[in-house]
Amino acid sequence: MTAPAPTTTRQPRAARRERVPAVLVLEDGRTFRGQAYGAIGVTFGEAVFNTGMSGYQETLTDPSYHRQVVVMTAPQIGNTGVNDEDPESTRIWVAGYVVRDPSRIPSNWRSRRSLDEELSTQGVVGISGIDTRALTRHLRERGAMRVGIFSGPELAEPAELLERVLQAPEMKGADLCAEVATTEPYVVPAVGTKRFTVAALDLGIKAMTPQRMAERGIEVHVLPANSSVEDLYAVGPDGVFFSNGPGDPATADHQVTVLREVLGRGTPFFGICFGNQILGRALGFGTYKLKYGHRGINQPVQDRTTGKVEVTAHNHGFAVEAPLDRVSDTPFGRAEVSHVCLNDDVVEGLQCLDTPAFSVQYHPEAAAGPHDAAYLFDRFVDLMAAHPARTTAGS
Ligand SMILES: NC(=O)CC[C@H](N)C(=O)O
Repeated sequence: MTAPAPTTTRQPRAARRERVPAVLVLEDGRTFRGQAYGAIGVTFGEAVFNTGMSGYQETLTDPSYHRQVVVMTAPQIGNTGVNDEDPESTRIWVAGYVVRDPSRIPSNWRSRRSLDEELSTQGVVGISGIDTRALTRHLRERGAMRVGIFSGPELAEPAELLERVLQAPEMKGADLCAEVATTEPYVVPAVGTKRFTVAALDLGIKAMTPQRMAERGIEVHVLPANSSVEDLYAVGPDGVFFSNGPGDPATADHQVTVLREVLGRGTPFFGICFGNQILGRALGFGTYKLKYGHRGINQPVQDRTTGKVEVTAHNHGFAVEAPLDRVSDTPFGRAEVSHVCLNDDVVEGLQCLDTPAFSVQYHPEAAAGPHDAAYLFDRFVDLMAAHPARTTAGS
C-alpha cells in the first residue's frame, strides 16, 4: 500500500510571509526591496541603525525609539523569540523594523511566541531580506533620514512612495515625550529597607531604570512628563531624576524650567539620556543633532572623573554641546563634562561642581547591555546621602 500523497498546501508562517513583497524608501531616493516582516502595511519614521548583537526586545520596547525605524546591523534577529520578561515598557515603540535574516524557528526556554508574530500583533510594519550592511553604510555616510516601509501585494511605484516619505515629519524639532510617558503617577517600591524617595520624571522611562534604583533602597515615584515643580516636591523627594525619552531636547522647555527650579533648591539630581540633555540646557549649554547617532551596546565611554573606561549601552540621536577642555561657569555654579565617548568625543555626561547634580547621555540601567556603568546609580545614592533633603517640602 502506498502512502497517500501529501495534501497540505499550508506552509509555515515564515515561508508564507516571504512571498509578500516590501520596499524601503529613504528620503534621498535610495530604495531597498525585500519581504514583509511583522505587520503588512505602511509606516514612516527616522531611519537609524542599532549595532547591538542582542537585546532586540529591549530595543523594540524602549520608548526613546518612538517614531524611529530601526535597522538592526546584527544579521539574524528573532532567534530567541519573544518572552514576557524582557520588555522595557508595555508595548513596542519603534515605528518600523528592518532586519536581514529573521529567525524561522525561535528557540529559547523563555520564548512564548515568534518576533514576527509579536510585530504583527502589535501592528509594527517591518521589512526583511534586505542588505542591512549597505543600508547602514548609507546612513553613516548621508546621516539619519526619513524613511518609509511599504508592504502588500500591490506596491506603488518608488517615485510615488518617495513623495509620501517626504511628507513625513522630521525628528529635528519633534516634541514627543508626552506621547510615550505615563499619564498617571505610580510608585516602584524600594527593595528591602527604604533609604530614599526619588521623584522620577517620566519622559519615556525604561522599566529597568526605576528597578535599578529600587534595588538600592530607593522608593521611586514615577511622574508624568508635564508634572510641575509642586508635583515633584509633593512626594517629599530626597532626589529628583529625569529619564530617557524620544524627540528633540530643544523642545523640552517645560522640563528645563522645572529642572532649573530643582537645581536652584539644591535637591540632588540625576538624569539619563534625555535627562542629560535637559541638564545641559538648564546649565545654559546647547544641544544638536548628531549625524547618525549612537545606538548599540558596546560604546566606549571614559569617566573623566576617575579615568576609567566603560563599555556602555547607547540610544541617542542628539547630544549636548559643552567644552571638553575646561570647567564652565553656569547659572548654577561650575560644571564640567564628566564623560566622553571615545569613538567621537561626543559629550556623554555632565557634572555640576557646586550643585548636587549630574547626568549621563547613555544607559547605566543596561537593558540590554553591559553593566559597567551601574556605579552611576550608587553615585546618585551617595549624592542623596551627602545632601539630605530639608525637612519642609519645597523649602
Ligand atoms: N534615549 C534617549 O533618551 C534619547 C534622547 C533623545 N531623544 C536623542 O535621541 O538623543
